[in-house]
Amino acid sequence: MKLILLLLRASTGLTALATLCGLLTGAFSAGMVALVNHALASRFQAGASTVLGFIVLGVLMLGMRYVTQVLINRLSGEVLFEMRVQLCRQIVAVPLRRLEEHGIPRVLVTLTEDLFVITTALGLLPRFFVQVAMVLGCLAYLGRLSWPLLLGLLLFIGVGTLAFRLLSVVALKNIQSIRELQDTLFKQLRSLTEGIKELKLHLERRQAFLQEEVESTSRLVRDHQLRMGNLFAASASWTMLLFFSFIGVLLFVLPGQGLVEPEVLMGYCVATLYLQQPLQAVVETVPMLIRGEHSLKQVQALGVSLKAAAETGALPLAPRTSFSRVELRGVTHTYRREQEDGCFTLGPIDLSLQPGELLFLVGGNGSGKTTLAKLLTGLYQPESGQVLLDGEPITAGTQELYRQLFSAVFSDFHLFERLLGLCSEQLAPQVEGYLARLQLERKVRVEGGVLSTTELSQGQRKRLALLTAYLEDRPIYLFDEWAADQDPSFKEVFYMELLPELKRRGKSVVVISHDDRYFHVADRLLRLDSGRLSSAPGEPAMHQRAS
Ligand SMILES: Nc1ncnc2c1ncn2[C@@H]1O[C@H](COP(=O)(O)OP(=O)(O)OP(=O)(O)O)[C@@H](O)[C@H]1O
Repeated sequence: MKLILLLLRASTGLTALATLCGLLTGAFSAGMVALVNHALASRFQAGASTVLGFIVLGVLMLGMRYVTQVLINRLSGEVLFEMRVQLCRQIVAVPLRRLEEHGIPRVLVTLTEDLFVITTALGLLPRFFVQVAMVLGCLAYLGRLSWPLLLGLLLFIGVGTLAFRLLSVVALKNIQSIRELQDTLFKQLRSLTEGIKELKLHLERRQAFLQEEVESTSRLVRDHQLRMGNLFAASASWTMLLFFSFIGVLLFVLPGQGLVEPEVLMGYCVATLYLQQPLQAVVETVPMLIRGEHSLKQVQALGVSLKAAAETGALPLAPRTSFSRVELRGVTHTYRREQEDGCFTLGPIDLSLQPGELLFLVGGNGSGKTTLAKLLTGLYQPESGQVLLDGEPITAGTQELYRQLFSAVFSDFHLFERLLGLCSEQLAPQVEGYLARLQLERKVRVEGGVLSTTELSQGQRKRLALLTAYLEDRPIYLFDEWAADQDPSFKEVFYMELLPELKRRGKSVVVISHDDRYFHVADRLLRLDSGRLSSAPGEPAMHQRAS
């Protein structure tokens, strides 16, 4: 079982210890059955030694059971912690484009649903482990009482297990379907939260969304889950039916045959009835463990595919604080669409960037500006062509170092509530100054590196993103339609004060903009048209230095 292998990998020593404790629990359990049988056989005339044995065995059995569960709990907690952290590390290490292709909903299902199922399965494992040990202990005792009868019991259990296995295979197909549906459901739930305003404002859209999307997918998930639950319930009942048939044979068939001594038969009845509780618990736990195994496979598959795609370069010890020249030579990128004929190709792009330069990148919607920004900042790797830093081509090994040259605010930026990775104490005076310049001093405070609020207007949130970029103090700045949400007076501040000031500080600044009123501020203006770059002759204040 993969779940147990996972525990073994986490700590062979602890797993071995837990197994030993589990086996001892089983042995004490078997001893308890033997003792109960002995007490019954003596027709309630048991001596003091039997009473003492009962107390000692009871304490040992419960104590060992507790230790086994504590050990497995500890192991499974450790495994889950490692899995979560590792998966998050792998996600961050994967090239952005690969992650976009993989599909964010799929990653989310794995990070939430699958990890939840594994947590539940691992949580059941200690109990499962102890119950299995008790079953084994009881079987060993039954074997000591009568081997032929044990073989009979095993035959019954074997037939039950076989049927259980067959039904499980069918149930597993349902699990796979449920997973695929859950990917879809996640997409729809994202639309629900992100599109709540559009849904509230339009009754027909809301009804269509709820009925045709959420309800229909949820119904399919419900039906598959119901089918799976019923299959598992049927297989568990079938196993228990066989078990009770065996008890029926013991009680009503064998006594008349004279094949087995009455004491043995009575011992068997008591032990088999005792066995029923752990056996039932095992049978009921198995479906959840199967689901856990399936989810674990998904997590591992995602982990493997992410690992295979992960960037391999070593992490730089310290980011570079300066550069002489960044160049893109013949760089291209293509978005391939599986379901559509068309695909979008950017490039080949030739472009260079120097310190203290203010470059505007302009062009119509969908012309490729953001894609070029992602290539320039090292978020996408070029399909062909090269990116060079100070004449040296960027390789997989230097990609991470290269990216640390940039501070960027993309149009779909994310605002973290803490100034992560920035030494907040030393920066406190600067933060206050920047907040005042960004006209946010009365809205936001930063205490201990935490923003007092991010519940702001979109324009104000963008100013906070700009604050973070200022604090990063990298040699190259990139703003993707940053000013689009700013009021006219702050647009003026941005283009006429903030950008020239960054330039004066020797920063290289790339601005993606549609604000043609301010194009004259640029040292260089490059225009993208259907993925092709051209310097824009005739644009105001353009310096003829295309690359
Ligand atoms: N993640 C993606 N997957 C597939 N195709 C994409 C993706 N992102 C962008 N595209 C395609 O690439 C083209 C260029 O997109 P890009 O975002 O670079 O344009 P843009 O110039 O920044 O547009 P806008 O001014 O509207 O922001 C678009 O036509 C779009 O169809």
